Amino acid sequence: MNFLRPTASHARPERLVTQSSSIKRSWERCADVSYDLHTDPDPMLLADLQLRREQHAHLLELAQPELETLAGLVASAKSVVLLADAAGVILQEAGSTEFLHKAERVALRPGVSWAESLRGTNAIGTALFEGAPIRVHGSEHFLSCNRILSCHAAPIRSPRGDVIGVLDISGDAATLHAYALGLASLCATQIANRLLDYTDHRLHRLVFQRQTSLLDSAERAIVLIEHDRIVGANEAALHLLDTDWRLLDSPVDDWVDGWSSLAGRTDGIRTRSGQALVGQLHRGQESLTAQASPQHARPRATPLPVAPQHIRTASAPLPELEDTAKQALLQAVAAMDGGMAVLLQGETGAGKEIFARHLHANSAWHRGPFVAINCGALPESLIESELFGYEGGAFTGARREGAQGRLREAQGGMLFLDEIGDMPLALQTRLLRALQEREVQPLGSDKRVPVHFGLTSASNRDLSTLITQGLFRADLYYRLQDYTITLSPLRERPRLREFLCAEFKRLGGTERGMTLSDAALDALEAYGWPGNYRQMQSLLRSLVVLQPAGSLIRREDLPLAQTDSVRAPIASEADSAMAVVPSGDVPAATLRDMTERTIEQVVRECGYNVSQAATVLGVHRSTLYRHLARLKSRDSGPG
Ligand SMILES: Nc1ncnc2c1ncn2[C@@H]1O[C@H](COP(=O)(O)OP(=O)(O)OP(=O)(O)O)[C@@H](O)[C@H]1O
Repeated sequence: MNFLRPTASHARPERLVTQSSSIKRSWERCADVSYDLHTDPDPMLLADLQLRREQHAHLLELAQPELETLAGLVASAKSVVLLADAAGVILQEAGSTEFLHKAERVALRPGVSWAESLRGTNAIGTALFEGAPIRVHGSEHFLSCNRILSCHAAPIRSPRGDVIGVLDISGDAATLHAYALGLASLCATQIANRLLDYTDHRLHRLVFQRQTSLLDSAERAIVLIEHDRIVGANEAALHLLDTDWRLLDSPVDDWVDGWSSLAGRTDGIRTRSGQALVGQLHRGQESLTAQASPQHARPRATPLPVAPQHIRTASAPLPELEDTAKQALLQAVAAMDGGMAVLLQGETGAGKEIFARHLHANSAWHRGPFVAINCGALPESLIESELFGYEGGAFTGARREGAQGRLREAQGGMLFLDEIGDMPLALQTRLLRALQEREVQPLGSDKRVPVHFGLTSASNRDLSTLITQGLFRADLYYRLQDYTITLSPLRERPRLREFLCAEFKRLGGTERGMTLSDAALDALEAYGWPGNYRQMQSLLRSLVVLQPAGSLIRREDLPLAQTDSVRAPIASEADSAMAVVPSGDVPAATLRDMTERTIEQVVRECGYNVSQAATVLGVHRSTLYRHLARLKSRDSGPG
């Protein structure tokens, strides 16, 4: 017997596996490997769990509404809700504090894998193996230590049909949790639907059902369409179209008639088998009718008469800006709507992208897409085609139908050029031409296509220093920085202690009955936070996830490496009470110096262990490697 999972991608979606037969099959699989099963597994290292959580950040983010709602519901039934990845590793838990203690005794906690091959028959592992919802109650668990549990798990599928995670509700086996399996299945469906809803804005989304009233329900069928082909779906769509995952990549016309004329309306469509349904066609996250470009909207030249507390929030929840940042946002919105390009400066993790997203949501460009390009992460060989697009067959490996490129995708919305200081010099010339002429010329084409979007760029490197070093074009710099905002680092945030407490609560600390001791809070408040908001969230999340439920967190529990020296030296003379400083007040050359000094210090303190240093800094390992490579080339450079 082996644990090779049946290939789910072509399997017919099974709404519920026959309970007893799947438990029986699982026991047969486990009997052959019982000597390999782990009765008392150790959770993985904090750094490894953090990395996994980063890898699954999108799933975690989209699952939050269900996790939060379920946490409240199941806590009253003395149960917990868990989200695990496709390998069965628990990424997040919430719910009854009392039961969390009990669950931890059998290693039902973040950082532990509940794959069937490691923990025997159990709801998470067996649901993953079978690709279907399952309840495993008390003695149905293969390992006797787990028989105190009653668990209900439902797999979460990607738009391509792969199982990418599992949602589980677990409680005490002494109680029967009659609705738990239905609840877990419903929430797993909602998360899968949200993955389809928050899709690439280039795709179309056809939503359909038997009745109009069901188009907003969890039962709605969804297919994603790219160039008239189906590139994603949910199980409700497979069910209504009476097919399986083989429908992927086939033409939509093979399945439904009348879909392409829906644009923005709710109207009738007909399936291949003649069934009459109602459908809606959306583009990306918004309906087609709402996609009107603001290019004809009259730009405002004066600041918006809006009080900071009335600032609109974007459709996806964004972290709230600090008060002075809200003031700066109003100015930035006015500048952007007046046709100016906005440049954001600030240390790594200081919230430049979040600020840019607020700017998009509050500017005249909010109806169009927000297109973010990380100029530092694109391979040099691809950056040109990625930005400007290409004609079909322009180069070896090019898609037959060509690609429109990211600048054209931003049409009518906002283009966010992140880490602009890392853009290769040769490409800066082409970018400048496109920005000045407001036209792009795809690779392999002699056509020029007009583009119209709001422009924001960001860098934690000082662009004026790069200019003096010959690494950045002065003319591009002046094109990007009509209006510059420098975001202050987290350590300068007013009322930092209260903010840290609120974040700890928001991230689930209070829900798990945990408290930060005064000494721990003193240390957190005095810490330098070189990785800013990103590092703060990563650290607080790891405390919430890895410290026992109900615990009082002491100073020694904080994973602050040996950075007791805390607060990094603040090189600027700027008023530290200012969260946002207008351009020119901070000698921006210090931003990069500070980042580099901090990286060197943390890497040294972590004994040159890059994984550990990345965790302390709250950045991905690859980001840290990139910074280290830059430091190395600086040190070995001329002079
Ligand atoms: N005001 C805020 N409150 C809470 N969290 C925030 C805030 N601003 C940013 N964050 C969080 O910090 C993390 C980093 O934010 P963001 O990506 O905007 O930083 P950045 O300055 O663009 O970083 P980098 O320079 O490394 O690209 C994100 O997880 C974001 O949600």
